Amino acid sequence: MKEREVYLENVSLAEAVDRFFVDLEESGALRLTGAEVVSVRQALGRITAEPVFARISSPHYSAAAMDGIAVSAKDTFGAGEKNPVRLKEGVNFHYVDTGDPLPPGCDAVIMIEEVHPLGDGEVEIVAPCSPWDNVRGIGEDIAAAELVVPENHRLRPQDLSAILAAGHTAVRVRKKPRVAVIPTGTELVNPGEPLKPGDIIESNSAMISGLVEEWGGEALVLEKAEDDFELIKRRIEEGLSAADVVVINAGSSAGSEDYTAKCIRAMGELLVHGVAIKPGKPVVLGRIAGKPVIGIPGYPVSAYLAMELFVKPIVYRMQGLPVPGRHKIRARLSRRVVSSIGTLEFLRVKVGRMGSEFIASPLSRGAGVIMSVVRADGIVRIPESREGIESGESVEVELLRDREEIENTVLMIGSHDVTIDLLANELKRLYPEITLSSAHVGSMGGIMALMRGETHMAGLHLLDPETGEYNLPYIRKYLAGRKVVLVNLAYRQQGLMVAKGNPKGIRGIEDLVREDVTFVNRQKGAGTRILLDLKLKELDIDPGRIRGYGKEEYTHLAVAAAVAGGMADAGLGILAAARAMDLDFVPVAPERFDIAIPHEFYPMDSIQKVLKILRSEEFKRKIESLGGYDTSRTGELIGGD
Ligand SMILES: Nc1nc2c(c(=O)[nH]1)N[C@H]1C(S)=C(S)[C@@H](COP(=O)(O)OP(=O)(O)OC[C@H]3O[C@@H](n4cnc5c(N)ncnc54)[C@H](O)[C@@H]3O)O[C@H]1N2
Ligand code: MOO
Repeated sequence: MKEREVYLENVSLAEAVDRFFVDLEESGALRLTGAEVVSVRQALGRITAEPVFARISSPHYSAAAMDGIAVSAKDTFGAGEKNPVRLKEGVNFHYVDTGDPLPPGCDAVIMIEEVHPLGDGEVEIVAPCSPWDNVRGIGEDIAAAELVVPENHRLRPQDLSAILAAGHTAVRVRKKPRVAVIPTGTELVNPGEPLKPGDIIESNSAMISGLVEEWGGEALVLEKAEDDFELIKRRIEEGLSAADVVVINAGSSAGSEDYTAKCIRAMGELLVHGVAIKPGKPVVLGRIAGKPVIGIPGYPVSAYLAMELFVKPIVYRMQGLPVPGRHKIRARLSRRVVSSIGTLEFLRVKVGRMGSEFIASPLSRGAGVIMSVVRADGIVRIPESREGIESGESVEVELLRDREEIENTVLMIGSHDVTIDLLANELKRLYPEITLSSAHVGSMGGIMALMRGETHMAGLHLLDPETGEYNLPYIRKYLAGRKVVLVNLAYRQQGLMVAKGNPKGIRGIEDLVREDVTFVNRQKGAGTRILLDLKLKELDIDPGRIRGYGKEEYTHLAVAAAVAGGMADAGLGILAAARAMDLDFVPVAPERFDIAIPHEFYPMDSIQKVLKILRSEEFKRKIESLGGYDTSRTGELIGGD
């Protein structure tokens, strides 16, 4: 085959699939795996490599179907209430139990309830029976030579029972397609090893092999390879000799140490390098020694999608199976998403049932954010012909979770706090059928989500600088006319996060104006920023006097990291963030964190369960044990309009 010049192109998904699979098909690289014989008991989930025909019938003898007496039906003819018929044991009847073989000369069974014992081995019956009454004839269940299950059938528990009953102890199944997985990257360290900056935990191969196994294949993770051309080539050789398919992870793009494509080109056919999809663009598709070899990008979301698009069909085809599709539902997209023309984007979304319709809310779009796949309920494809999708537009969602699970999910979009994670965990522990799914978009983001009807609840800590009141003024302003219930989650301590040992002796907000103190701020609109500004006003401090007031970070943790890294001496945030970065904490003020619930969702069973947990002493104790929280009003209705 001719050498192709395909270094980092940008072909459409359809063309890439076509080029890759036509080549694999034509070159015989997609052939079925061979067969192996396994014991029936070990065959659950395996795919039959040949049809299973019954060796024997089941039952293989005529069997009593009831406890009672076996008779010859003709001896009972004429029996009636007025004309009872007497039968003698051993002569014209025999006692039998369910499953017993019929004694010679018998062709029917009369249930014991219908038999009147007379003593002396004699019984009386008052109704006749017909031949084969209450008898399971030979082959009633399975007839010898009958097809029990066809070829290419995934064996289920009931199939195993039938195959055993049909006289088999072993079954010929397809060998699992073997997929060798090669993690590459000099920066990779094995899970559990100590980390220094620049080290990346080798986590992708667990996902890649898990997917292969879910699809019925067998994964073989090879020793990771540093970014070294010869070494990666050697690993590919190892993979080819041990497996049917080779997956190389990372090193797929155009970096100076990205060798995947070069290795494939040097060793075999490089068919595609670069597909117009996002994430997953730099995927490398090739064939070496008659086997598919796929380079999947290093970013975990890209790796997940590239596996789904290019490796899943191979694993299924090698087992002789069609590639299963995902269940789809229609949903309304909660907010506008801009995407680039010419690229097919796979948008991860959370889906919630809001009254009579499903709402899909976009999650993080970063290719490095594996949590976007962990949290996702589904995927929306934004076609290459579109510049994006408008807010409120109807979209098709390919589901990653069961629809029932989605229906039982409570959505909570808004500000994040570790007590929400605690609540989510408590809900799952006590009511496993319910899921609390939270997205962290800040308090104002929560208000917006409530306005757009895309969440059942929102976590809020918005201080109104005019009135000094929390949350209610914002609800009145932005959700005017809507009935909203506000429930307290907890009060949390906000304070100044300072270096361990508080080397600058910072005692409070007043010290922020000191010349030797540099501050790091939160972004405008953040609850914490509003709190700081209010405190400054109360103390009559001009923000312009604080060094670093203009330096903004977006999360508590980012502020803590700035202090830990020595970029600033102090930043306002919560105790949990200070602890996470091993900082000292100077308390400034407690802050009320509430949950807002639109009135129409309040009666929902799942929401009532959330409230029950909030009001339980056990949950309050768990919050208290985090430190920095006050639960004296947890679960209390704050009021609402
Ligand atoms: N100049 C260009 N740069 C990049 C391009 C491009 O087209 N031109 N594409 C970007 C895109 S899109 C992606 S996706 C990534 C793909 O990168 P690689 O496949 O080359 O992978 P690396 O750069 O080696 O790694 C990316 C990232 O993933 C981490 N990684 C790698 N292996 C693992 C593993 N086994 N477990 C966990 N994490 C892993 C790696 O450390 C990096 O952080 O390239 C862009 N750049
Ligand atoms: O293709 Mo990359 O996966 O977009 O980030």
